[in-house]
Parts: sequence; C-alpha cells; structure tokens
Amino acid sequence: MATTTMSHQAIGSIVSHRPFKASLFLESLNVPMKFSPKRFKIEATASQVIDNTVLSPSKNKPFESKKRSNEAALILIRHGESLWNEKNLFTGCVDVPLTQKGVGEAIEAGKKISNIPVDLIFTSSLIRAQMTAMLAMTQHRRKKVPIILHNESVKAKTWSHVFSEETRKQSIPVIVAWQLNERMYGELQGLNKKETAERYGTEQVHEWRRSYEIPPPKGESLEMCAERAVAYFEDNIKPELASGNNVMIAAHGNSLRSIIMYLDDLTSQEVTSLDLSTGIPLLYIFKDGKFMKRGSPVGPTEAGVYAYTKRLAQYREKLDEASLN
Ligand SMILES: O=C(O)[C@@H](CO)OP(=O)(O)O
Repeated sequence: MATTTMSHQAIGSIVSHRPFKASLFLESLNVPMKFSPKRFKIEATASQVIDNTVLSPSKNKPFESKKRSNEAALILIRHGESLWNEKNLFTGCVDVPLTQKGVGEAIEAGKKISNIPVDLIFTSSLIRAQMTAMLAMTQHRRKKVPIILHNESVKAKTWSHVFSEETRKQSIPVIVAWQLNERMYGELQGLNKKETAERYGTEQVHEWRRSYEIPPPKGESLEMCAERAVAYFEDNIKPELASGNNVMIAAHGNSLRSIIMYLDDLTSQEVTSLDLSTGIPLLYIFKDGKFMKRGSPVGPTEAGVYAYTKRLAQYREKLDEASLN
C-alpha cells in the first residue's frame, strides 16, 4: 500500500530535481537517438542499448556481462502491493505474496524500465520482492530470462548448472540476499497498523515506522536494517556497478529507504519523511564512484521524473507537461 508522507520541505527538494536525463545515459552508451522536443522521445531501440554491452567471462557469477561504458545503471524497485499491504498489516519478514494489484504494479514498473539494460538482479529472500522482479522482467525488451542462482549448497549449485554458453548469455542471474529483506518488525508483525496506532498513539507508531534509531518492540530499527542492507550493498552490489554491470534491486520499503539514505546522503532526520510507493522504479547512474539520481522513468520511451512516490511522480509529470506547452 502506498502512502505519501513527505514533509513540504522534502517534497520541495525532491520535485526541484531536474527531470531524468535519459539522453545523457544513452549518450554514454553511444546510442544514436533522436529527440522529439515535446516529450523528449527517445527513439533508440532497446537492442541498440543492449547491443552496446559486451558479454565477457564471469568472475563468480555464471552469466555476468561487462560493458564498454564506465557507467552503470542501478534500478531500485519496491515490491508491488502484498496481501498484507492490502489488509494494512505490519509485514516485516513475514513472507507474503503480491495481490493482483501488486502483480499489475510490478508489470507496470517493468514497462517503465523496459529499455534500461539489466545484467544482474538482486532480490531479498521474500517472495513479494522476487515476484516483483520476475514480473517486471517479463516486460523487458531484451527478453533475457531471469534465473535464480542457487548457491545454498554444492548440490543446489551443481543441480542448477546451465550447460549452454549461448543460453547463459540469454539469461540474467538473480541473486537472492536475506540482507535486502524488509526490516524485522518484531512484535508488530501481523498487527493492524490502524489498530496499533489507536492503541499506542499515532506518534509512537510513526516513530516505530519511520524513525531512524527507534526500533519497534523486539524488532529492527531502520538503523539496524541499514547496517545489514547497506553493508551488503557496499560489499556485493557496488563492485558490480563499478565493473560496469547494470543492476536491478527488488526489495522493500525500509531496506530500500536505508539504501536510498546511503545513496542520496540523507540525514537521519530527512529519512524520517521518506516513504516509498509500491511499484515506482527509481534509476541511478553510477559513474566515477558516485551515484547520480536520474528519476523514475515515466515510460520506456519517455523522460522520467525524480520521485519516490506515485503522487509525486504524477505531480512532477504535470509540471513537466505544463512547462512544455
Ligand atoms: O509492514 C511492513 O513491513 C512495512 C512495509 O509495508 O510497513 P511500514 O510502511 O510500516 O514500514
């Protein structure tokens, strides 16, 4: 379920970011393109984007690819609506699937990123994030097959080995990491959010849900969640970006809040008003050791907006349209 609780100040700072400059990203991949001045239509095809990537032998991942470019794309997606989002229950590490609406959100998110090359996918170990990643990839122009790597035992690894190099090239490895799981919500898991606010007070519950340091009873604070999620990002995901691999991460409201806090250098105060919508992909470009936020692509052939939530995305889109008329 999506909520928008950004403070006015935070909204101001986000909507003031310049629209997604897909042109810069594509230029950097040497993609020839034409812009229609109105909606910055990108006429480069997905295959042109993809063809600018060269596959190379992998390090430890079976289907790893390497690009000529010194830039890499990072896509973050919070999973689509889950059955407990729909019921307004605290979910945390309880493994709940998507609703039909959530399935639709994941597909829509996939359409928005269908032109952006993806070499590697990281998801949490929870089904709602994995469903989102897989459904999003059904929309990808390149039609590569996402394959979950099973490295949990020697047998699991050997039994899932792919013997054709050609088939491997047409695949995208999906790495499952529990460190990207939703924060553990402790004794709130399974409780109704509205009833909990009535019982403990709105302020207390907001503190449990959005503060940085304060953990919910017997659960993880955002700070504790960040310790594992950001450490995993730094140790496992950043090096892939640094070697030119385009990465998609499908994860959760709070594990992604902690990663965005790290990427956008937000303070513990600023992160309190950061709330992510389900199914809004966010694009970053990693270049020269730095992360540049590029926005939430509006559609595969259109420039995007920088917005964490659906409402902000629509608002920004209207502003862009008005300024072009
Ligand atoms: O219940 C949860 O696990 C999370 C995400 O849905 O909720 P909240 O918005 O309170 O962080």
